[in-house]
Amino acid sequence: MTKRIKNINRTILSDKYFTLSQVKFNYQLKDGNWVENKWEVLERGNAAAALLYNTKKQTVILVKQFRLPAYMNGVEDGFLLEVPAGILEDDDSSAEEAMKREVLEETGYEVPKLKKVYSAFATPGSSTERFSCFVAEYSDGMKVHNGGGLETENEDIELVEMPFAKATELMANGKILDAKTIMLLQYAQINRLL
Ligand SMILES: Nc1nc2c(ncn2[C@@H]2O[C@H](COP(=O)(O)OP(=O)(O)O[C@H]3O[C@H](CO)[C@@H](O)[C@H](O)[C@@H]3O)[C@@H](O)[C@H]2O)c(=O)[nH]1
Ligand SMILES: [Mg+2]
Repeated sequence: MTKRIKNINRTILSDKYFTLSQVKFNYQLKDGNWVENKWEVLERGNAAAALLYNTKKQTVILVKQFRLPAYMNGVEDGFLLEVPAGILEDDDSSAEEAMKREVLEETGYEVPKLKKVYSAFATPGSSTERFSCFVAEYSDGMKVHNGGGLETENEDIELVEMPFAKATELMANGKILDAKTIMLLQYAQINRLL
């Protein structure tokens, strides 16, 4: 495969919680000519998300939390209903293990197995973030603590267990605004998980 990019030169613009870089590079247009280009990229790391569902109770587990970027872009109180999700640490060797840990932190459920259903770029024009989506059956017996996230990181997460029918209704009414949550609820609908 011949690559259409060369001479990559990366400068860090900000490196606090996330890294924002500016990358200068040469890019080959489809007509074969090379042009100089530059692009700002948010180097966000990778993430994972999981839909927990219970076929017997016909329920799913979502989490509700304040999302500042959503507040800044039109969500009146800034709270979003989402599937449990988290950013992977650099040393996470497996997204599944990391997601199990995140599910436990946020929901208090210790799920033995997660099934991977998608891997996707969240916003490929601006961020490097690639996320893995999982689904998992949960049962009441898997609950080992109250969840709610890590206090040490000021996470303030409310657990919301609801009928799947209610979650899909909220999605249809535009009340669920997180893309990976919509992807996973639709996955559950298409594949008749519930
Ligand atoms: N965003 C952000 N998070 C910060 C910052 N400083 C500390 N944090 C901490 O970073 C942790 C992020 O929590 P995770 O559960 O690992 O990630 P998440 O915020 O749930 O992210 C997932 O959902 C997002 C919203 O859909 C996604 O944007 C993200 O990629 C991921 O899938 C929290 O403990 C938060 O307090 C900051 O400046 N910015
Ligand atoms: Mg999270």
